[in-house]
Amino acid sequence: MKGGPFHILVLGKEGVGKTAVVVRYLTGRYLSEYAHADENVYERTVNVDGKSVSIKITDVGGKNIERKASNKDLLFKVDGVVIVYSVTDRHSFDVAEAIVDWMKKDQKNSFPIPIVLLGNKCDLDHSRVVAKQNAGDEDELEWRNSGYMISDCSACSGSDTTIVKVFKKLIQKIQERREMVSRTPKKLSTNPLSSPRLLRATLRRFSVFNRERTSSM
Ligand SMILES: Nc1nc2c(ncn2[C@@H]2O[C@H](COP(=O)(O)OP(=O)(O)OP(=O)(O)O)[C@@H](O)[C@H]2O)c(=O)[nH]1
Repeated sequence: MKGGPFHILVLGKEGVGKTAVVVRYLTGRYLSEYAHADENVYERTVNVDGKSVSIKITDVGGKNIERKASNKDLLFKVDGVVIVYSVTDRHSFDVAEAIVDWMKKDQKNSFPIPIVLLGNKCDLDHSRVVAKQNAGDEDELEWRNSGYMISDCSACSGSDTTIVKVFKKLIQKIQERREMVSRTPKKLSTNPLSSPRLLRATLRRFSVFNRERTSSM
């Protein structure tokens, strides 16, 4: 298992607010417009449970998300993933759900990479088309079986506590996972996404993105 900063990948359909979420987490601020970069990388030291933790967040632009989300290089060495959708865009949820599905399915080892599914723009309640998840109450933010968590949030509403709590929980989970992996004999494969077979399967799955999907979550 690699050392170094905890690498968190942020993925999701174009315009769902990935950059807004990350900027809100790191700075506490919300700007209404963000430059559309193919990739933004932020390296910071954050305080979690009284300890300084180095993190690296890669915020991947949502254009061509099907291709990017199946990019082996991008997914190969991450410690945690945040998949953002907009509660006002059903297709963005379908895309997010498809990414979660294949990641969970392909993680056959005992140390799955933690994944957070984040429903952004919950301030736009009148335009909501995806069912409500918990509002970020700390007690409700729980890891479900196979290591994923789902929450609504808003990058622009008054309080940024949900986003901060979600990232905190993710960092704690990454920390736990690294500790468990470091205590495990090396012969166990801990990288879930290394097989070309998985990559091919992934690419096939992404070809269904534009079809209507039935929620299974
Ligand atoms: N109402 C509302 N608007 C938001 C929120 N988060 C982001 N937006 C708006 O949504 C638009 C897209 O936000 P971005 O952060 O650029 O989205 P992105 O997912 O990074 O977009 P790409 O980089 O193109 O993939 C911007 O106009 C934001 O101001 C939110 O929580 N609520």
